[in-house]
Parts: sequence; C-alpha cells; structure tokens
Amino acid sequence: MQTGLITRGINNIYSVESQGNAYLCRIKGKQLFQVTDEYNPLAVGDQVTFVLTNEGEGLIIERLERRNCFQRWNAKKGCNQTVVANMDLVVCISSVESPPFRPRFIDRVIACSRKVPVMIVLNKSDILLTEEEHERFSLYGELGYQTMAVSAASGENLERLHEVLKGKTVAFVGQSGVGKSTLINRLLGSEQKTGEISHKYNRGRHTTNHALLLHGPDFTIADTPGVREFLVPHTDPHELSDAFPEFMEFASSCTYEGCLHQGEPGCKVMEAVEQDLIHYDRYESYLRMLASLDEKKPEWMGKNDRSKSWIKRMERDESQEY
Ligand SMILES: Nc1nc2c(ncn2[C@@H]2O[C@H](COP(=O)(O)OP(=O)(O)OP(=O)(O)O)[C@@H](O)[C@H]2O)c(=O)[nH]1
Ligand SMILES: [Zn+2]
Repeated sequence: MQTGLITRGINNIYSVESQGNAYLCRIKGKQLFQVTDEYNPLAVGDQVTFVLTNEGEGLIIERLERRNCFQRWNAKKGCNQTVVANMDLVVCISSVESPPFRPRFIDRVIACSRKVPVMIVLNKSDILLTEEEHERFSLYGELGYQTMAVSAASGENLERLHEVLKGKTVAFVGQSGVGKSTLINRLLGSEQKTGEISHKYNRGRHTTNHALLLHGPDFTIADTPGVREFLVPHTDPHELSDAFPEFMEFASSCTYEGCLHQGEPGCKVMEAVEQDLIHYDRYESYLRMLASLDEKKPEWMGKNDRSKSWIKRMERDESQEY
C-alpha cells in the first residue's frame, strides 16, 4: 500500500501521484462513498492510500484526513461539493472588466474556503477600476486579506505574485473569463507544460470543466473550472461569520448568544453597519449567503423597519447576484 496525491478526477477515475509516478486509480468497492455525504468522495489535492493492481493502475483504499478545503454547494445534487483540498492558499482571481469586478463573488469565495487563507488577485490591471470599485477592492486589504492587482497581459506584478506563491500549493478560482488560464500560463513559465495538457485533455479551446493540479518549478497550482457563481456550502449558519472578520469585534457584544446578526434585538453588528463601521455591501453579502443556506427568505425579513430597508435594497439588486 502506498500514499499518493489526487491530481485529477473524472468519472470516478483518479490520477494519483506517488513518488514521482502517476497512476490511474478507481475507488475500491463502495467504501469511500459511505463515509461522506458530499457530492464527491475525493477532490484534487486529497491524500489517499492505494494498492497497485496493474502496471500504472491501482485501487484507492482510504482518503487521509483533510487539513482544509474549498467547498461549494451543488444545488443540482443538493449537497456540498469539495472542489480542492489541502491547499496552502486559495487565490481568488477577479478582473476589472469582462467580467466586471464582482465583490460579491469574492465574498463567496472567502466563505467557501474552509480553514484555508484566501488571497485576492485583481487581474487586467491594465484597465482601471472605478473609484467605488477600487474602494471595495481595497477593503479586502484592510480586512486582512492579501491582495494584489496584476495584469497577465502586460505582466504587471507577475513577479511579485510569483514570489508569494513560491513553495506553495495554491488553488486558482474565479469567474469564467477573468484570465485564469492566461495567468497560469504566464506564471508556470512553460507554455509547453500547459500546452501539453491542453492538447491531452482538450483544455484551452474549451472551458476547464474539472479541477487539475499543475506542477511548476516553484509552486503547484490547482486550476479549477471557471464558474458563474459559487453557492456557499451548507453548514451551521453560525460558521458563516468566519468569512466576515470585521464582524468579530461587534459580534461579541450582541445581546443574544448565537446572534446571527439578521435583525435580532441588541445586535451590535447591525448597529455597526448603520454607523458605517462595517461596509453595508459586505453585510448584504452576508445576509444573502445566510438566506441561501435556508433556501428561503430569512426569518427577520419584514419584521421591522430596519430589515424592510434591506429587503428593498436586496430585491432591487437581485439581478446583480453572482
Ligand atoms: N486586458 C486584459 N485582458 C486579459 C488579461 N488577462 C487575460 N485577458 C483576456 O481575458 C480573456 C479571458 O482570458 P482567459 O485566460 O481565457 O480566462 P479564463 O479565466 O481562463 O476563462 P475560462 O476558461 O472561461 O475559465 C481573454 O480574451 C484574455 O486575452 C489582462 O491582464 N488584461
Ligand atoms: Zn448580532
């Protein structure tokens, strides 16, 4: 039996890397499926134990414990889906234009990143953000997230990004069209490597439709499919505020223990929003995610005047939801 790393998985056939060799593996029996209520028992980045069956082929026996993961809600299947596991960093790629800067998307990426630090990279910095967008982007830095504006086209800040990634295994996530593939090609430095993969797996011409681990000389990137949106994984709603570190200093003074900051009397987080100590748009992001966990409108909706003003704002913006 040996230990290996999942580098790719399609139709229940997994590429497993172990001591410099690659194996194609299936899962032994139904074992792994029973230990999880997730969409997929294994994700790119998982460590597994496996036994060899044929030359270059094997059977996966066990998934080793994950230290972290990036997880989303799969609405079609009605369960959580792990996109990648065991990363040193999740790099959320956003862009200035096509698609436009979407802070709500970034907020969701943060909420989908469980126990793993998030860096926010703004690509296409050769184009300018509006002042309001720039303020919202800068906010992430103020909240403690590492941020960087880069341009895969002009090469601006790519060396700095390279330095940050050095020695790490990182996940690249982002909306379709933000320039993830262009960035990865520039960063891995060898068109050859990604060229070979694009030939082999038909990437490049098509949108990536599964996660894939790509080794460069200085770091490893887990490329993930470009998406329109990420729904946050379904968990205890109290865990959602982990993705909003700016709530913390106020949340500890909320009247109710276990306050979900959605209209409860004596909620200090809501008060802080009203006093502009917390950015209203981040708070709205929070409320939307909270509502999505319930798949229904939250209880507070319409109960008081404060919440009524939020409903109006949220309904007006519904088309903007990403
Ligand atoms: N102006 C500008 N355009 C860029 C930059 N980086 C990428 N693009 C363009 O953005 C478009 C999308 O780039 P891709 O690399 O295919 O985007 P992607 O995120 O991989 O998209 P998916 O494959 O759908 O996930 C292409 O037309 C690129 O030329 C940049 O730094 N500046
Ligand atoms: Zn509260």
